Amino acid sequence: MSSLQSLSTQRPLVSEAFGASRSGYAGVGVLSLVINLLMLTGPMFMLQIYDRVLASHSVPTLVIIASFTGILYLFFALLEGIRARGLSRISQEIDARLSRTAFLANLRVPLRMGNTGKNVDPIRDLETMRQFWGGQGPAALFDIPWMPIYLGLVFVLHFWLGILALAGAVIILSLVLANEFMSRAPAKELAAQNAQRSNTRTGARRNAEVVRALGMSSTLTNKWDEANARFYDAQTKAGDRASLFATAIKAFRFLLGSAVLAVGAWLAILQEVSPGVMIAASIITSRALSPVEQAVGQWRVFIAARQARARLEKALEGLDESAPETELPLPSKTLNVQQIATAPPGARAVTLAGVNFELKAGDGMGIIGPSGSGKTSLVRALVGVWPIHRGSVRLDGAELGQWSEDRLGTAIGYLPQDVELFDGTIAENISRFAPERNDEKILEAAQLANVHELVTGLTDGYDTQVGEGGALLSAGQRQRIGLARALYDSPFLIVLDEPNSNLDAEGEAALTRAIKLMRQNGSIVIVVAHRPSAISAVELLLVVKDGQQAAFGPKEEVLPKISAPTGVPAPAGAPAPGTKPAPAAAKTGPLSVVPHA
Ligand SMILES: Nc1ncnc2c1ncn2[C@@H]1O[C@H](COP(=O)(O)OP(=O)(O)OP(=O)(O)O)[C@@H](O)[C@H]1O
Repeated sequence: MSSLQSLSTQRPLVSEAFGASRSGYAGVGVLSLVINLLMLTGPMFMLQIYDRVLASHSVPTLVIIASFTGILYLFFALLEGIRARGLSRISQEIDARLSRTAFLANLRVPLRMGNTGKNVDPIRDLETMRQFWGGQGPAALFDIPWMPIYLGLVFVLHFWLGILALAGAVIILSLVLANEFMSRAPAKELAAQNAQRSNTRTGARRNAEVVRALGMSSTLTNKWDEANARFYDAQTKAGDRASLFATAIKAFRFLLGSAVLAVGAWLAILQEVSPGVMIAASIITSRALSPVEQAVGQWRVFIAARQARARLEKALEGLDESAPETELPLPSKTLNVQQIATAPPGARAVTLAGVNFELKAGDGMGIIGPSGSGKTSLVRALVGVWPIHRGSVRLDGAELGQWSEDRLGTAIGYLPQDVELFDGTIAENISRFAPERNDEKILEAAQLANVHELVTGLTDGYDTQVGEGGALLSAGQRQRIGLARALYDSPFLIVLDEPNSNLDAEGEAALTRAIKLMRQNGSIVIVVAHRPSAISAVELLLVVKDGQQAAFGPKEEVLPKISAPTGVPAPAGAPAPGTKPAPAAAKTGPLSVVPHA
């Protein structure tokens, strides 16, 4: 089973990831009960000192009680340590269970949401969740449920002390609810501003060269300042509100502790309770409410984590990529496109419709058309990265979704318009980072794309690091290595989007050779072209105009047709009998096939 298949079928959703740690949480819950009981050691010790030791003046009693208290504190420290370690392990487990899923969701966001997903970052959301689960918050949350034990104990000490502690608890919990209610919106705004700020930062960095050359540094720094100011503003609002409640709760807890002491003193004067009870009641009340105070201190992180979890769950919605149960053989015969309409991810309006053609093994087809007419939209739909809203794309009669992504990927060679290489070596990039390196296939693809000499000319040859995005190579080198990656392992459907835009004459000749060879090997090759040299190795032509298929057929039939009615002559080098090439017009004409210089 391939890695993506196993990921898809076993992909735990967020609640499942938490649910899998249920027994761990149950253990922490039991530990919390014992820890909270042990937290009564201090008040009980005080009670014994006042009521027993001071009353009896007995040193042996003091020694016994103190030793016993010491042992209890030792247990307390031990259990606290175990609980902290347990919580941290659980948080790591949840993170590990979700990290692959979050990464996959991160990869899918641009494909499913397009521009509407620019602020959606599942990995950042997972980190926000981890900040809470790995911090002090969960321990405080586990302590809150034991509050009734403390309050009950105060009731045991004296009814009126219990009533006072209970009233205090109700007021504090009301403050917590108010805090929760009033913190939600600022927390959401803070997350949105944080995402916006990070987009500003990464966008500027990605385009650092343009920024420098066009003198945009100050403008972008101002933009950053504005994004930063909005972020700090949101942070201040969220922080002010949280600290207002945290301070109020803290002050109220102290006040309540003193109030219990005062009522206890009054009851002691009335001789209804001993001084020990008075002090113990005050400490226990304060102790009962301390987890609430701690939790409120963590409330911002808690709300941020909760909202991050909701966002992560939303990003995962519909991400059901379980691989088809039946494994089809890899395609080897036909590509059939029936009346497809496609739109960018997340968009409603289609950018291309009415495309209809069929190719069989060994066919070569060029796609031409003016800028913005929909050529790239078509190839994205053909390789399965843009959604198909109507019609179908079928390989050997089966729609693309009938193969698992990994498997279909081995049958597809795709060279996008903007070639993106990955940080790694040239060999790794050509072989698509295949886990088992196959040098023979790497060399074969490199030779086909005519990059072998280029690569061996580099100091580290195939082991040369290309840098992030292939930044250490020239645009032409990147394009040729991208071509080798597309040809790697002789895929059945090879789709090249303007493969010669950065190639020199030698590179173009090699491209033509490669297209011919791949076709002879039984591949279908589709080339988006602005320059005729790229379509010299194909015999079919599809013309796209204004988001529609304008013509499809053998090159020699289509070219005269598109030239005659529109007045745009056929490009130089193209077999259009009786027509004369007109380079300048071709470049700006409605169906631009720019003549090769
Ligand atoms: N990611 C996108 N989101 C929204 N609209 C898009 C996106 N990509 C392309 N479009 C729109 O789709 C239409 C077709 O664009 P496409 O890139 O397919 O044209 P093209 O023929 O390949 O152009 P070129 O020759 O300049 O590469 C254009 O109007 C463009 O604005």
